Amino acid sequence: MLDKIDRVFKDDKTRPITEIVNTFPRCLEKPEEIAGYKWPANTHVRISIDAIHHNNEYWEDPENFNPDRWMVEGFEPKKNSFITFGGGLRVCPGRKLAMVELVSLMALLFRKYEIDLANKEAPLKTVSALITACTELSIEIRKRN
Ligand code: HEM
Repeated sequence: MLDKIDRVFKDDKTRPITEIVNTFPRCLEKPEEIAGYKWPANTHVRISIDAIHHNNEYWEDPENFNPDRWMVEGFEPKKNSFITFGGGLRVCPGRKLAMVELVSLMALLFRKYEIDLANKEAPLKTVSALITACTELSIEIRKRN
């Protein structure tokens, strides 16, 4: 159960459900060539988590929500292709705590309650700036016996 929750969170292909942070910034210390273009020092760039997580150069069938891809023996995302928590020197220091919190919260909730979407066809309403937040999601909650 717990590792299933972990996989659901990681397989954020059903954007924007779990793509909490959309982009993260970097500033070029020296001139660089990126994506075939030359950029001067001090250029500010934003790395799009969404674009990388939905790029089929890095992910097989990226639009398909498939938490079980994480179960395939030996499966490892390609280098720098799973960046929910960023990467490199500035990788999120709270990532392990965040995963423990998410998994614990889900386990506590689902142990006590059955939770379903009120309308499975209803579009997910979100607002996105630096982070994505859900603005409306009708659910039905029943206490488990
Ligand atoms: C699901 C929850 C979270 C997500 C998706 C998330 C995501 C991120 C991302 C994408 C970055 C930028 C990394 C980069 O620039 O390479 C970041 C940085 C950071 N996060 Fe998180 N984070 C989460 C939870 C947390 C928690 C729980 C803490 C603290 C307890 C935390 C503390 C930080 C700090 C301090 C930085 C700045 C690190 C630096 O610039 O060196 N985050 N996070």
